[in-house]
Amino acid sequence: MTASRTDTPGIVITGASGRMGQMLIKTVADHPRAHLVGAVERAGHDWVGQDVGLAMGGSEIGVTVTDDAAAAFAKAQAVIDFTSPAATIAFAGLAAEAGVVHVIGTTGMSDAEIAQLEPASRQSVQMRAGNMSLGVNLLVQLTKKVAAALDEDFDIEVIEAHHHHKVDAPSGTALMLGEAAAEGRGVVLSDVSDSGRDGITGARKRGDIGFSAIRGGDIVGEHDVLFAGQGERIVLRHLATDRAIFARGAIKAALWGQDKQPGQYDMLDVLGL
Ligand SMILES: NC(=O)C1=CN([C@@H]2O[C@H](COP(=O)(O)OP(=O)(O)OC[C@H]3O[C@@H](n4cnc5c(N)ncnc54)[C@H](OP(=O)(O)O)[C@@H]3O)[C@@H](O)[C@H]2O)C=CC1
Ligand SMILES: O=C(O)C1=N[C@H](C(=O)O)C[C@H](O)C1
Repeated sequence: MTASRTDTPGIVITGASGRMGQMLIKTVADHPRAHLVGAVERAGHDWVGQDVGLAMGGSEIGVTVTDDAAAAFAKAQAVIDFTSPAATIAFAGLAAEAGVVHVIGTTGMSDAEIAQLEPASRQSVQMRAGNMSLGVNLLVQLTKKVAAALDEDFDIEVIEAHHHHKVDAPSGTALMLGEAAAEGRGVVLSDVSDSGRDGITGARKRGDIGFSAIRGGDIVGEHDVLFAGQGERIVLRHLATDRAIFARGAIKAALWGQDKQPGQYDMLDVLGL
């Protein structure tokens, strides 16, 4: 049962102590059109039972961190979830039971894991994107256009850089850009994807879409789509310098989803791109 609606949608943040969890809590708490109704962490986490504002080292917010996701979701209109594949699959089921919008930012999900999200989307609005920023989603559309305009004389490479804590590669954004390039070119990404080159790899195969990942320091997220031809190169680039761009996009998606029918959506739907 969805909780009764107030003037603004109530939002629960999962993975509250994470890099994105904390950014989302701050951004929801300051948002004029949403309010924070829950913060979820896993059982045994030392934040459970504490006020989330105090746990973050700031002032009291009036929301206690809980490990009871189902109870938290029952009081909300939307859940914003930037956690891990296993957690996101579990939260999708709970979001469907509660009938709340599930905004999924988690990356690194295998095809089999993504398939496990579908049953829940028959009962709830599910919005999933590897990158929630306006800039990246615009870059996705530009990539599709440029790839459609050029032939295989131009080699396509997606190059991404992230902080040293990141656990998945290629990044969710890199995969979105690769999918867009493949779509523009009229091919299936899994047929032409080339990542993790090492050793005697042989010459580059014409038509492949390559991926390279850099990990270091505190890089928030950088993505280049390189179209390398003979005598010229085109580079489409997005640089993220502040995680707030992802949080703002996620809240926009949570608000957008309030009057939508159950189903699976992405950020291009939210932004109308
Ligand atoms: N789509 C987008 O725009 C963006 C997506 N991301 C993605 O969001 C995800 C999180 O990134 P980030 O915040 O940097 O990562 P962090 O590791 O900082 O945070 C992840 C949080 O999720 C919690 N979590 C993980 N597994 C579980 C579980 N099984 N049950 C409950 N809680 C769990 C972690 O808790 P614990 O510490 O106890 O493990 C932690 O609090 C990544 O997949 C990242 O790629 C990031 C930025 C933008
Ligand atoms: O893990 C991160 O930090 C980020 N993950 C997303 C991705 O995998 O593309 C989005 C952003 O680049 C930051």
